[in-house]
Amino acid sequence: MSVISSWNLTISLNTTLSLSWRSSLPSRAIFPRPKKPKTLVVLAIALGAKPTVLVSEKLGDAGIQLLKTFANVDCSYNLSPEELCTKISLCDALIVRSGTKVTREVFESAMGRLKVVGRAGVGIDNVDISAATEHGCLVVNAPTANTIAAAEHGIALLTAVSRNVAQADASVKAGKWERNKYVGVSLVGKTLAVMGFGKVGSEVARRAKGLGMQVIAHDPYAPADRARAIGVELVSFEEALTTADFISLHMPLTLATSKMFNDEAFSRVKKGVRIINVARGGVIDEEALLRALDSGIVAQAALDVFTEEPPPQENKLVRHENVTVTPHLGASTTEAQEGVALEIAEAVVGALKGELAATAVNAPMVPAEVLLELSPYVALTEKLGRLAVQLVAGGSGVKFVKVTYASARGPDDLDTRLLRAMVTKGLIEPISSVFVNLVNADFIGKQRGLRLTEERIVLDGSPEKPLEFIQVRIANVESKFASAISNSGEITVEGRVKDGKPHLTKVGSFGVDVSLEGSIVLCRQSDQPGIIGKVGNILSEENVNVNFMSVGRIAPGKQAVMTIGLDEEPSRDALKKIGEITAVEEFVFLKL
Ligand SMILES: NC(=O)c1ccc[n+]([C@@H]2O[C@H](COP(=O)([O-])OP(=O)(O)OC[C@H]3O[C@@H](n4cnc5c(N)ncnc54)[C@H](O)[C@@H]3O)[C@@H](O)[C@H]2O)c1
Ligand SMILES: O=C(O)[C@H](O)COP(=O)(O)O
Repeated sequence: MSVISSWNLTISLNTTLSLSWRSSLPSRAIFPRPKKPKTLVVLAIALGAKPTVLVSEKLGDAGIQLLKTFANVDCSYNLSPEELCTKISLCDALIVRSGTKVTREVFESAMGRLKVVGRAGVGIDNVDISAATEHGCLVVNAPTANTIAAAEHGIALLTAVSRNVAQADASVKAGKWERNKYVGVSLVGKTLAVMGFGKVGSEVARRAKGLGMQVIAHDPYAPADRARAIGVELVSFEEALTTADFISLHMPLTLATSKMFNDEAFSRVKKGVRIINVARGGVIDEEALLRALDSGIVAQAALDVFTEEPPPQENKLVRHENVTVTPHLGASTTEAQEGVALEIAEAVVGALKGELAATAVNAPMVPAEVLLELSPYVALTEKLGRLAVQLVAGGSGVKFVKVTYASARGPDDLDTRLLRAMVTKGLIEPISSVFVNLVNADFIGKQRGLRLTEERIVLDGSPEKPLEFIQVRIANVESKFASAISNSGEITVEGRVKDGKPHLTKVGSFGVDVSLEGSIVLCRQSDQPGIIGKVGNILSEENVNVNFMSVGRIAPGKQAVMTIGLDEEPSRDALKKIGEITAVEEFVFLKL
């Protein structure tokens, strides 16, 4: 590990000058963290107001009951896109399954009120994630409760196609008895290619092995040891196509997987292959599949999912003799639906309370114990961002921001995503009307041309605290308070957490010490007796309570920076009077 060192100039309240050398230590062991989970209010709704949750598709009763303990629940199924857009501006959360398209228009129509979209299931391809992120809306899903149901449905379709169950059933019901027509194929000893070796894919593989099949899998992101553990070989797309007798699809619908099974892919499969799709309709080019079925390249297909759902009446695949279809039933077992409903209700309620969800799709998942430990630093970083940006002179534009984290912990033992988001929030919110949270911070920062870089200083000292101090610097700008520009030419503010509260400890090159609450007056004056009294008198005449005051100076009799923490906001008149004190060279009023 590299050793980073820095000189730190500290001028304390009683104006003694101290110069300390900080040096780094190699990474320390991970220290015990507080156990109690803590909530972090990043998305929380206004205190006291009962949130409204719109449930737009059938959800298991256990989930509805749980939602009702916390929110007003509006179960409105079969809404048209227009009706959904109209309703959404009155809702704090929306719960959907795969049948509701949560488009950009939905987020725009919400006008900032929608805080969470809960997908009661796995696939989030029906939710416009970019639009959600841009609107600061958290998306959570329920990724585990329907895995087994989907895997079982995959196996049901696999066995059904191998023995023509659906076709034979229809034939018997039509009064026929066609025993020769519906001779099937055996599964034992056949090769099954599982495409997408995630939760569902691996459960399908496990079950297929139990049926005596040879199972291979294609998944560019799956760990080989997980596959090996259940006796499955990971292979290339090409090998999967060319060796499989059966192909079962279990990947998400993404830009990369869209129409992955197209004419080209079908030209390379073994003649007579059978395909099962319980993933998403869009991973197959449906026209190409029809051609492959008609030419006999694909002997049979079993489809639970379609590009358009429900598929149009005239859909030729649905009507094809060699295709078995179900209406997106993969997750539809009583057990899975109750599980999914509870899983999503818990995630949505948690998110509305301000907790970070373990199943967040568009935000970092920060474990509860890390949140608890970081929470005072979250407040500190936001306030440092707010202070720094208010020190920028009008018209300068904020672009280059550096955040320095000084800690005795090793870099791998400090997750700064949350802190970075809060600096961004502090920098942007005072100068705009946008709402910044953990979900959209990086996006909004980028959109506004903010180039935020992070730096670690590894300190000698106790690693029990996650951070010793945090510094926020803005480069290439003028300041309305010249003393805020440090020797390196950047607006610099530095703070630390003392007794669980955020404190400002440095402005420019001046050491200060003020609790970051209420608002602040920063004042540079020539160091002489009586100034503190004069400023104090002006504020007390206005009944403005001073909660903290600190003076840092370069040397006795030279310049000093006075930092005054205020409970109330002083009038313009009082601020003007402070500026008129002869020894005061510059001052600035900052809101936290
Ligand atoms: N029909 C249903 O009712 C139903 C029910 C549950 C899940 N699903 C669908 O099944 C799919 C899998 O769900 P899951 O819970 O197993 O998800 P998962 O995220 O656990 O697994 C998906 C796997 O696909 C892999 N993958 C990604 N891109 C790939 C590519 N280009 N080629 C091959 N593999 C790729 C990923 O690495 C991952 O391992 C999803 O599309 C989901 O929406 C459908
Ligand atoms: O992705 C999923 O979880 C499944 O496709 C289930 O979708 P559903 O909730 O609409 O049944």
